[in-house]
Amino acid sequence: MTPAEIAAKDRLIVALDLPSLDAAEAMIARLGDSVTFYKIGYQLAYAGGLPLIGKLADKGKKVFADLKLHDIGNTVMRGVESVAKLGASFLTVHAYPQTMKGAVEGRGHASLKILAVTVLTSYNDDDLHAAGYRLGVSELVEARAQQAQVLGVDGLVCSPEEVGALRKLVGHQMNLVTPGIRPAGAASGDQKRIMTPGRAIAAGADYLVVGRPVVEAADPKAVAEAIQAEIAQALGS
Ligand SMILES: O=C(O)c1cc(=O)[nH]c(=O)n1[C@@H]1O[C@H](COP(=O)(O)O)[C@@H](O)[C@H]1O
Repeated sequence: MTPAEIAAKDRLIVALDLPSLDAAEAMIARLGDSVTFYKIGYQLAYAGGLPLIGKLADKGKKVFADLKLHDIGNTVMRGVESVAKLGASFLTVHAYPQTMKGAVEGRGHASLKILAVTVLTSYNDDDLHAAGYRLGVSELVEARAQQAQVLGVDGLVCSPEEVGALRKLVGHQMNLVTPGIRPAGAASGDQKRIMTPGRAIAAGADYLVVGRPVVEAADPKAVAEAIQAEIAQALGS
């Protein structure tokens, strides 16, 4: 399926940033048929959440294993070989050349797609400089995107602010996955590079990752469905 063929509903990835398997399963039950794609990140993975990947896949849901791997190349390669057996559709690694090379080797011919995290959406130029980088956000995102493409990475995690430039740079072969999504009026929290769902899709994002605005809502299903409606409207579908 090319990115252009992905249905509006399937472009929303809900981040199950929750403290336990019980809490995650309760959230999945509340979201019901509305949500088709879930992300499992640090909080849930380290609280025993990894088996949920296979369980969700068995129920026909897609899963994004957001493990943000980063280590020496061989360790990343072996780690990805293990993750490739869990049933996830996406796995994140940090966008460092050795890490991305190891991840692509570890993925081999598995259906798992490797996503390189370019620059975290909670960072701005000042944060990058404080971390010792010379480049600003847009320059570093673009440099890492080009390296990722050359190394055979399947997709990029970036903020919606960079999607337009990245699409021109990498074309339509790579999936562009954007966190930093905030429905109008929602609190930004620690995110610094944000956009509404409709604007992110209009900019060219393939998938939107949304955590707190959904999982902390009084009615998570209503919020998820409103985001999907906004996505559909932006797609003109
Ligand atoms: O890799 C990610 O998913 C990710 C990358 C990034 O640059 N920024 C970012 O926020 N994320 C994840 O996306 C989710 C965003 O959550 P909310 O800010 O609550 O919507 C969290 O689970 C983050 O770990």
